[in-house]
Amino acid sequence: MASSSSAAGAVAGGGGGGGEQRGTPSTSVSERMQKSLEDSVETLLGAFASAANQHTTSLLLELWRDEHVKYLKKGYQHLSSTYSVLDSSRPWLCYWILHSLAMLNQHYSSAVCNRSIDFLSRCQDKHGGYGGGPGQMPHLATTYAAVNALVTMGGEKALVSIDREKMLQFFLRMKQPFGGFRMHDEGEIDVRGCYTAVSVAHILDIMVPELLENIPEYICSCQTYEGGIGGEPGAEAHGGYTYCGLATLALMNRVDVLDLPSLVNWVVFRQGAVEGGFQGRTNKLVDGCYSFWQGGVFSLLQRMMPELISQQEGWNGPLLAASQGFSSTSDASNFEEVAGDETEGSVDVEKEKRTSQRPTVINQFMSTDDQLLYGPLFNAQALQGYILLCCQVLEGGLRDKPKKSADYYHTCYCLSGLTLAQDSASHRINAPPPPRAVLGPYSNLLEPVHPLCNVVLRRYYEAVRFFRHSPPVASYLG
Ligand SMILES: CC(C)=CCC/C(C)=C/CC/C(C)=C/COP(=O)(O)OP(=O)(O)O
Ligand SMILES: [Zn+2]
Repeated sequence: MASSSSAAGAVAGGGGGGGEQRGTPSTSVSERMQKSLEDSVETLLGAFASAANQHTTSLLLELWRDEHVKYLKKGYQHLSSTYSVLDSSRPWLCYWILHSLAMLNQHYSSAVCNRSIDFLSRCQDKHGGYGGGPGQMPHLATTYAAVNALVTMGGEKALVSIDREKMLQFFLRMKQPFGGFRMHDEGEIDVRGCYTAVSVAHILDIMVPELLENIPEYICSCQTYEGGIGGEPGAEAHGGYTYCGLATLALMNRVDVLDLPSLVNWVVFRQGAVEGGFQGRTNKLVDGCYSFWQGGVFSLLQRMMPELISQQEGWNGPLLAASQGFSSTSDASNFEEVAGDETEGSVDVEKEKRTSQRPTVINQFMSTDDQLLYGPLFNAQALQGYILLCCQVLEGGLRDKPKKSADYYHTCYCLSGLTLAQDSASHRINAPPPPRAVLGPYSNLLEPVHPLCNVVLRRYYEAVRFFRHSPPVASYLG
């Protein structure tokens, strides 16, 4: 079985560092822009077509579902005996595999669910949170993975197995007064901590104010001169941390603290003009897993266009969101109301008012009726081309790039990026995208995922509804 990647380790454990550099010196912005992204799939296809006939070319654009399902199911059967190297990341393996199967619309037997729920329950610490295996100390990353795996399986047994009261206590123990979170007792503090805690707290409905205090300021201090977000203040901007930072702020409706135009400027140049895939940081190679980390950033930005436009053009600029309508009537009127108030009072009071009255970004992700009024800011076809042509492994599973082997981390995040790219041209959340938005046969279409939490949409709604109707946790009341 293929071994796991170093990036997978970085997600679960420490930070980046090292890695591969591009073989060629970086080209100037204008040179890179000359090559239209629209051409890149054509280029890749052209290369394949010259060595293969038409039939082979269309096969290459097909998602090899059966092979991927076989690969994933085999991995799940051997979960307890293989991957000793990932012994402290076993909830991650559960999540990567179950989530990948869910995106491929595969249903698991009740035996698989029961076994998984029992296993994850054994990873749950008596003081809250989940460790990497039974008896291991709780860690925010494995907690996120365990909760997402349970949400993905769905059903009452999976959801009630999560101890929300203890979870909140664990989160508050990891919380630092300046806004960051330790990943575990005495562990490192970085933006992953904010995201994993807030994403889980959002789903479980335990977003208490003391948990959220100073998070926006902390994440803001991690935005770099390039525009992306680094793991901690002073660290290099990176796709993984940018996703974590932006998603956290979106969950808190505080994306206003970021310089969004600068973030957009950084992320648009992370898509390889030739390859179509994304790199994680400047001058590095493209890698299939960033299809989700960077693709997810685009998916979030697509829902933040009113905030982006207001930052770009100033509040007096053309309010596209208001003039074109927003996701719901109340949001749109909110937006217009704020714009109309512009001349009143002092600047600070006004700024405060705008921030508090801004249309809530999280609403853009909550309702299945929400309309997506803006198209993607990246080339979604080119990204699909990279995933389908360069990341699929014939024997099943997806990978970082050609010549690498498949692993479950890359399978999960390539498929997560693929579904976001397919959905990026949808006009309504949870509505199937138009056929032209799906590269290759329409049967390539995957189940949609929630871009803030990365679980399949219908399970996200099920869990959110379930926990909204559960009694408030005691610490909430006190
Ligand atoms: C939910 C959660 C825990 C999310 C974590 C997201 C995250 C930080 C992903 C990126 C992982 C990482 C630091 C790869 C860098 O490895 P590298 O230096 O080998 O890669 P590079 O050359 O592509 O930068
Ligand atoms: Zn990777």
